[in-house]
Amino acid sequence: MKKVLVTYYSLSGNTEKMARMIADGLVTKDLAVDLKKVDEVAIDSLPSYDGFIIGSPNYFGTMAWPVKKFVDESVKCFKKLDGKAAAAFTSEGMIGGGGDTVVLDILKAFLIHGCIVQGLTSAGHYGPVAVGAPDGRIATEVGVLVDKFAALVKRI
Ligand SMILES: Cc1cc2nc3c(=O)[nH]c(=O)nc-3n(C[C@H](O)[C@H](O)[C@H](O)COP(=O)(O)O)c2cc1C
Repeated sequence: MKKVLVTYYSLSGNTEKMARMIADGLVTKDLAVDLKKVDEVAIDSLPSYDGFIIGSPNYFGTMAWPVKKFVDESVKCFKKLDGKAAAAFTSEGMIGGGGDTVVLDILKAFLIHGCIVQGLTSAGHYGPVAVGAPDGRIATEVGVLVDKFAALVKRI
């Protein structure tokens, strides 16, 4: 069974709710799913996963520092994550608050790791961007992400 890590930082719980929705969806796709806060992830374990979905609140248009710390520490696994799948999501305070750049900043790092990223045609194109707590729109977007990500992970 393919194995996926869903990892996130969340101060007030919005990003955490999104992470749980994503993890719950992936479990229904016959994937082994680990759901962990970024500071709970053993960096050495990263090569054991087939894919990563990373979430952060929007902090000034980029990822919050605990997520950046996780990303920077992942350099220990550089060249060991090549060809794995990656996706990202965020929660922000207001529409147009810069959420796309949060997602893209996370994705850039995993592209540099050699990961495969699939854009979404029928949801937020780079990944789900919630405004505050996830609502019905985000539930739909998470459904799209889960479908696409599970299919991608199973193809690689
Ligand atoms: C330091 C800081 C910076 C923030 N910067 C932005 C921002 O640039 N744009 C925005 O829309 N929201 C911003 N927010 C709001 C958070 O992204 C938003 O409340 C989010 O839902 C929090 O996620 P969490 O509940 O997972 O912690 C900021 C919040 C903090 C604490």
